Amino acid sequence: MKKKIALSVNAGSSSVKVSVYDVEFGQAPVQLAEAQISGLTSPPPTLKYVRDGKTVIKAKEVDDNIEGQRDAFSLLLETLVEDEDLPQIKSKEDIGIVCHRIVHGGDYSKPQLISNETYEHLENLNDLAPLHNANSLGIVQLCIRALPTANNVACFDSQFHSTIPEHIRTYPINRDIARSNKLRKYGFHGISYAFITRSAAEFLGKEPDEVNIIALHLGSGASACAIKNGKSWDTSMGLTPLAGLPGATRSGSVDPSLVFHYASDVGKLSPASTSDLHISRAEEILNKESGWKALTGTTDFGKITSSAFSSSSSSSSSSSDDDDDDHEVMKLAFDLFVDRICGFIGSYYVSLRGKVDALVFAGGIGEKSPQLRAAVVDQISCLGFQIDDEVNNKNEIRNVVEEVGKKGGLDEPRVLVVQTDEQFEMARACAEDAEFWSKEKDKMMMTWRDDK
Ligand SMILES: Nc1ncnc2c1ncn2[C@@H]1O[C@H](COP(=O)(O)OP(=O)(O)O)[C@@H](O)[C@H]1O
Ligand SMILES: CC(=O)OP(=O)(O)O
Ligand SMILES: [Mg+2]
Repeated sequence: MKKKIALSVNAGSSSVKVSVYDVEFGQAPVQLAEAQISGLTSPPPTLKYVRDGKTVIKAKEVDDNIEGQRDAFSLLLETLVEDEDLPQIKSKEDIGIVCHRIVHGGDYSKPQLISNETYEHLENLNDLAPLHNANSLGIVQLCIRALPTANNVACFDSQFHSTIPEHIRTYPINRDIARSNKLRKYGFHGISYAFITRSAAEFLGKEPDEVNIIALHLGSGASACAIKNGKSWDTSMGLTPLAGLPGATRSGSVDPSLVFHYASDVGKLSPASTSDLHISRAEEILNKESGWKALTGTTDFGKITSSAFSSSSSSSSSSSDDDDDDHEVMKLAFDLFVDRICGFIGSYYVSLRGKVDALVFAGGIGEKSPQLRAAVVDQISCLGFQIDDEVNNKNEIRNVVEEVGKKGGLDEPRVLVVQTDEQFEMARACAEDAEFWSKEKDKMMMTWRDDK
């Protein structure tokens, strides 16, 4: 069967990552390049570009015209098409498939070729993932216009969690309303959890359906997942990606009544609503004006960690009151995150009846913060997890999976870091599905909509 050049587009809440692959039906995708813009919630955003495994641009600040995920994607596409040393994409017509990460996929249990019908269905889910879905659909629209020869495929964060049992995914509310309004736990970061499950299983020398894992995807959005026999059993995000752990601008779980005591008129539509996204003030406060940003003034957890661990606190006579305040609040944020993460680990450990092969750290924070990993594992040492300080403190995690825990007895759970790769996972799913290779594009493809 034919080969195609595929782009995998991962629009996160603070970044857009695009990887380019050579894909052949039924084969593992081969990565040619990866470009990303991060720091969208802590400007200036920065561009990183890697081709053939070599860093071409390390961290270039890009100007303020990048207003969001769609602008970031345009710049990334331009970077790829204009790179003369990437001969596989001489022009936009060389791109055959674009895989899009769509966070909320509702009831979809497999990736979908994007037709008018799928697009409209997904548009109806925009309000259930206010930091993600409308941005991703904006990128889909842009691809339809800019890449007329490509098939667009939607891959869903929620898909991996379709195995969560009913007693876990059900909210204790009126059943008729729950059914008619489709109010249940969906769960997100599932593309990442699928990658983590396969990679961790391979590392542990087991089949994916033999492993029990507690996985933590800790990035701008953070979640935990209990994986039983290779399938999602429970996860911390819910109907929307707001529930569970706090994030860069998200509160995570709070008392549902809190928002009514936070401000008046929280039920009204926010002035920031658009034709694509209807968001109440309450949702805006909890999704965009909370989390690390509200608590500390920064969305960068790297900054929070270094300040929390700096010694510029009370012991130093030269430190200013401001430094002390900064240190205090950063330490509060760090300790709060550790507390919430350990709460989920304890709960999932019991839910998995103590049969846990490994705890996995992933996502920007999970992969880059040895301090956070050490603090979490220290707090759960009563469950048999132990960190190996020497390996954990190494400057950089280089392999896809690295063990940062002490190898104890046969029954002792392991501690791993997985460099998750949502773009690869999406390209892999597309390469395996004959539908995306055989359908006639003209029949399926939706048309550009002038209202976008
Ligand atoms: N050295 C570091 N230590 C702790 N956290 C870090 C470090 N570097 C980056 N991060 C965090 O990782 C986050 C980005 O994670 P990532 O998973 O790439 O984001 P996204 O959720 O947009 O996909 C940043 O917001 C930052 O807080
Ligand atoms: C679902 C989610 O929160 O994703 P991200 O962490 O990429 O923003
Ligand atoms: Mg992400």
